[in-house]
Amino acid sequence: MTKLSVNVNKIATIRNSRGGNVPNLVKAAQDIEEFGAQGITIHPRPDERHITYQDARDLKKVVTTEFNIEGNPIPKFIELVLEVKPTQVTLVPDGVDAITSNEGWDTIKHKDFLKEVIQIFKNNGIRTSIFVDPDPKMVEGAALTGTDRIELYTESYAIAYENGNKEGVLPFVEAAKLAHELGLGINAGHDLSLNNIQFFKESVPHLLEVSIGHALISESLYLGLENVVNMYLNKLK
Ligand SMILES: CC(=O)[C@@H](O)[C@H](O)COP(=O)(O)O
Ligand SMILES: NCC(=O)COP(=O)(O)O
Repeated sequence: MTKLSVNVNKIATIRNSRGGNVPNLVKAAQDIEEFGAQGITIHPRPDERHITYQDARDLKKVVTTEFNIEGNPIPKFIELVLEVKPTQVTLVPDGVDAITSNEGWDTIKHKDFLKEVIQIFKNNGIRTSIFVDPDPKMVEGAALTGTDRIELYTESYAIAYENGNKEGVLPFVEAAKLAHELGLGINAGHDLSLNNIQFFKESVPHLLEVSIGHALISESLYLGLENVVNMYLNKLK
């Protein structure tokens, strides 16, 4: 079974567009867990355009499944994660003004930095994952950082699948096999959807967790959140 961690960034995006507390992010996360999701993911960005640092603190008090915080480990992010102590921190090398995450780590170039930061989190009992492209060199580099897991950056798969090219999954199959051989746990995320998730899950071995937000919240506009969470759970069995 692959765990579904629902990324609730987009719920915060809607809330922030009016400045009040509608929709209520904390209640939505609790409901998502009640509907069966096995985790909640947030990605607080430095400008707090969706998830705020306070949201991370508030969610920590109520999330009873796996709590995953993603972000670029700049000093204030590191401080936040050490304060909140989620189940997992996923390190993502995104630029301050990036619209969304758009690349994996260069685990060779940033090996020393990643090693240092990962050790800090692990010393505090927080599982670590690093966002990487499905490139064997980057997976090998990840293993040298001491991280517990990698998160495979799935945008290229999603685009290929949308274009009818199922071979777009092959680099992910190879990356997952290699990561497993190197003792790394395997997560995946970015642009996964009800359309493309089942083929990904059936093709990629050792997949422990997927984090899904943008498509899942969009699909919920038509189908309802409870329904959509359960549709994903069925595809991830
Ligand atoms: C790490 C990753 O893949 C991102 O998809 C992410 O966490 C989404 O962030 P945004 O909601 O800001 O696009
Ligand atoms: N780590 C990926 C994530 O949390 C959600 O990405 P997306 O589904 O919003 O593209």
